[in-house]
Amino acid sequence: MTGATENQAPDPGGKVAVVIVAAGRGARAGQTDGPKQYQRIGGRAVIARVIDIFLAHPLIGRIVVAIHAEDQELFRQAVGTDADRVTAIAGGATRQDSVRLGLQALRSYAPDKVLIHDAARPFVDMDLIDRTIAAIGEGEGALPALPVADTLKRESATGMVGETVPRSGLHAAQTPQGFPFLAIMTMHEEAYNRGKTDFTDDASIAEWMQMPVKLVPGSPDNVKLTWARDIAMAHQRLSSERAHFPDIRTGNGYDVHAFEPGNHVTLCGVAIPHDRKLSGHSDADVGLHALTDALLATCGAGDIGTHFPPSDPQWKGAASRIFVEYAARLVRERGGRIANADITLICEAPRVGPHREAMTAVLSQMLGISADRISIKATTNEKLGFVGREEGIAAIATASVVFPGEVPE
Ligand SMILES: Nc1ccn([C@@H]2O[C@H](COP(=O)(O)OP(=O)(O)OP(=O)(O)O)[C@@H](O)[C@H]2O)c(=O)n1
Ligand SMILES: C[C@](O)(CO)[C@H](O)COP(=O)(O)O
Repeated sequence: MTGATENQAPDPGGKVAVVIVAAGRGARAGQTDGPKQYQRIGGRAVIARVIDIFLAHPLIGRIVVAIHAEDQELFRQAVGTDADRVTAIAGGATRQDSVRLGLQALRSYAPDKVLIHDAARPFVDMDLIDRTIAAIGEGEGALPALPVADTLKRESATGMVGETVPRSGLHAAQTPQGFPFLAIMTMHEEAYNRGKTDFTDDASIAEWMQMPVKLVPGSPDNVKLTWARDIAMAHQRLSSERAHFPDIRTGNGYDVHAFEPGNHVTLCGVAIPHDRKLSGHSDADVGLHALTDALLATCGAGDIGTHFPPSDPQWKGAASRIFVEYAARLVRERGGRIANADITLICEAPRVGPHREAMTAVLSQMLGISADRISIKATTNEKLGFVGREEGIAAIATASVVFPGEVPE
């Protein structure tokens, strides 16, 4: 997760940030070994799943997670500390206050739009995030919701059925709820200053301040884990989709770039002085391009050109770490953990050995794995062929990724 940049994908609607509220105690779920957001479902902590889904979304930049002061160690264990786009802050005594503090923490980042999401909703998906972001308007919020399907009864003072509430037009609100950032932050501050502390979601604050909120279709899968039974069902759901079968996948990648006049080459993220440079649309880092393909191959996600077409002017001169970090995020979003990466650079010159340590450090940061899981090798081509004639540099990469255990069909 380390080293991800905001310069990662087209951003037509301005900067989008996320507040994930995770400071609740989960009293209703009644878990004895930590609140529900730290329970493991399908082999991973609920909160880690949620964060990775947002990290993998191409429009999202900074993510603030409001956690309980007592949960720092649980958070570190569940999520790790290596995502430089993810900041954990101390939440408040109510959901409303956790949101307010999360928004405050985003003030200096100054996003245009913000999504506010419950850590307890681990089945949020990319389409739902897309729909919500797209529906945020100028001075207008967006609320994913589903029409209520059950007949609704109001309880009487004696615990009997008091009345039937017409369900027509009623919707059950979900998260992520989306808003123009400054507007929702100001409304939360206003609620706080006026001592209004009983809002159970952010759309109700917008409603109170008379900001229009657009309804967008929610997702029936996007349930909030509230009771112990919800956690058990979420686990069962993920486990039944996966058998307990080790699913280790290997991908390979190959790339070549030709030399052209210049004074340095960039290899595996390190600029090396040389009497020529590599020609390419991006920074022509042949090692990172091969690695991007290898990572994408582990989850059948096409190749580098599928995601970053050379015809797209925005990638001109781009640092290739963007491509690797993007591919690593895709892998993580699909539940994968990168086990190792191995790159062989094939060139007569420059010499790679003196830069191996720096390259390993850069890759370790990019992939969020330790240096001993990274191998960078170099070989000459014994003066044979185009590499031997020093017309260019080739690279081969292999990556292994452990997925949670899908049964191959
Ligand atoms: N002081 C609080 C209370 C709640 N939340 C978060 O708000 C979301 C929705 O709240 P809810 O499902 O009610 O969670 P809990 O408050 O943890 O549950 P309970 O009411 O059963 O204790 C959760 O992700 C929860 O962690 C929060 O950040 N800060
Ligand atoms: C925000 C929310 O998820 C919308 O349905 C919900 O209100 C939060 O749960 P809580 O039990 O009200 O805290």
